[in-house]
Parts: sequence; C-alpha cells; structure tokens
Amino acid sequence: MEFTKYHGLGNDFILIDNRDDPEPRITSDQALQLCDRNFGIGADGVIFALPGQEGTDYTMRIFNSDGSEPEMCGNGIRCLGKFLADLEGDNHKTHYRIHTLAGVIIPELKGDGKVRVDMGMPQLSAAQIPTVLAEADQKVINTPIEIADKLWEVTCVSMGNPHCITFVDDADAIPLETIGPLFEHHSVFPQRTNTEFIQVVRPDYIKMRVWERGAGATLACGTGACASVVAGVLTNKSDRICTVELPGGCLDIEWSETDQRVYMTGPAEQVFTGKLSQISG
Ligand SMILES: N[C@@H](CCC[C@H](N)C(=O)O)C(=O)O
Repeated sequence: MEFTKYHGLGNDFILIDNRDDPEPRITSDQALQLCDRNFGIGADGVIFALPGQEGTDYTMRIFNSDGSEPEMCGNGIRCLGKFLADLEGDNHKTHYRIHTLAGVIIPELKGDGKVRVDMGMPQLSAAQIPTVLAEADQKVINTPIEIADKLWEVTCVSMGNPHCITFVDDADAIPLETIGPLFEHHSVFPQRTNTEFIQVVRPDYIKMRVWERGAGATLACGTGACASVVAGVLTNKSDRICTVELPGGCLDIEWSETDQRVYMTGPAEQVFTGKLSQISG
C-alpha cells in the first residue's frame, strides 16, 4: 500500500489514498503501529482521503497516533487539501468541500502555497464541548479547575473537537508531559480534551503550547490555534485577527465578526512517499 507523508508546521501525518472505498484501508490498531516513531513510519496521525458524501468532494477521516478517532484536524485538513491536489494533477480544484465528523470544512489552496481553511463556527456550550464544568447550555469561560494541586482558569471551545485553554505568563515554563495528561484524562471531560497553554505576547500575537488528545505534545495544532483565538476573544485577551506562534511555526487565525466562522491560514508540505511492505493487525 502506498502512502504519502505530509506535515503542517511539524504536525505530521501519513496520508492514504482511499478515494475508491468509503471504508479506511487500515484499522485503528494498524494506524497506531504506523505512527510509532521507532517501529513504524512515525506520525501524529493517519489521514484517509475517502469518497465524498452528502454533496461534498471528499471525506476525511483521521486516527490519532494512539488509534483514537477525532472529529477534525486543522493541520491535517491543510495537508489533505495539498494531497488531493497532488492526486488530481494539473487540473486540480482550488477549493474542496470536505465531509468530516465535525461537518463540512473547506480548504482553499492559495497561490503562495499556503492553505486557507474555513473551519466553521466554534461551539461554546458545555454540552457541545463536551464538559461538565458548567450547565449544559452555559459557556465555560475562566472557570476554575484544580489540577496538580493548582487552580487553573480554563476556557473551553469546540472546533468540532474539544479544547481546554489556559492563559499563562510563560508558556515555555509549563511541564507539558506531566500536566498535559492530567487535563486530557480529567473526569470533567467525558471525551477527553486537547489542552492549550497560551501566552499573550500582544493582542494580535499569541504563543501556544499544546498537549493533544490521543497524540501528546505536538509541534502544532490547527484546531487548537483556532480555539485559542476564540478563547482569547471571549476573555478579552486577543484580537479576532491573530497570529498564533507554535513550536513548529505560525498560523494566521481570524474569527470573523461578519459570519462568526473561523478561518485558518498556514502551510502544508509533502515530505516523502513510500510503500508499506507489511502491516500486521
Ligand atoms: N493536530 C490536529 C488535531 C488532531 C486531533 C486531536 N488530537 C483530537 O483528538 O481532537 C489539528 O491540527 O487540529
């Protein structure tokens, strides 16, 4: 089976051409093996380009590196946009309507090589995130939660997948490997959560470190960057148009006042193609 490796700011994925079959060619257990950085190809996730449904061009499904299936992936959908264009060749489309478990998401290939994505509207009620940190129809903004003997004020946002955002003075000082899993698996998040630690450099420039559900510390998270700007606006800490600096580079995010949708612009690069010689499971 052929595959292509892409990354978006160092958030890396194995892309599989699955356009002739609505079922992913490999199982979640096999995805876990392929993502292993010593015994497999190495990646933060496996992404499938599947046939479209409900009037869309294609469907995206993704497995995290632990084999779990998230609803959406921001860096991944930019990579998918580039992958589809590469597969379609010279006459490729520039906009794709992609069916995901988080609804229809639209990546647009720009002339400068970047990909701008209409990420849809953020969801803000506790039930939508989901979390039990507030009543089902209430927002979670600057809500205290005790983790590792410390009170953290968190703001929760769903970009189709769950995000828990904390504003800190120094993002580099956060011990991600110890604190990240405590957020991810906390009982107030019934579907676990992605966790972002945000340092506001200026209202139009924030610095983010992320612990991803099902993947751990990654170099970038597109849905996390979108959720963090939404959280910044809700807490009066950031502008609606904001650059997010991640360990792997910068993303430009806009939470539009006009249509309330979030737009993300950033790079996606092909790294290599390969063939799987064997895969068990
Ligand atoms: N890296 C991604 C998010 C991937 C899914 C996430 N780990 C989850 O389980 O929700 C991004 O760029 O958005």
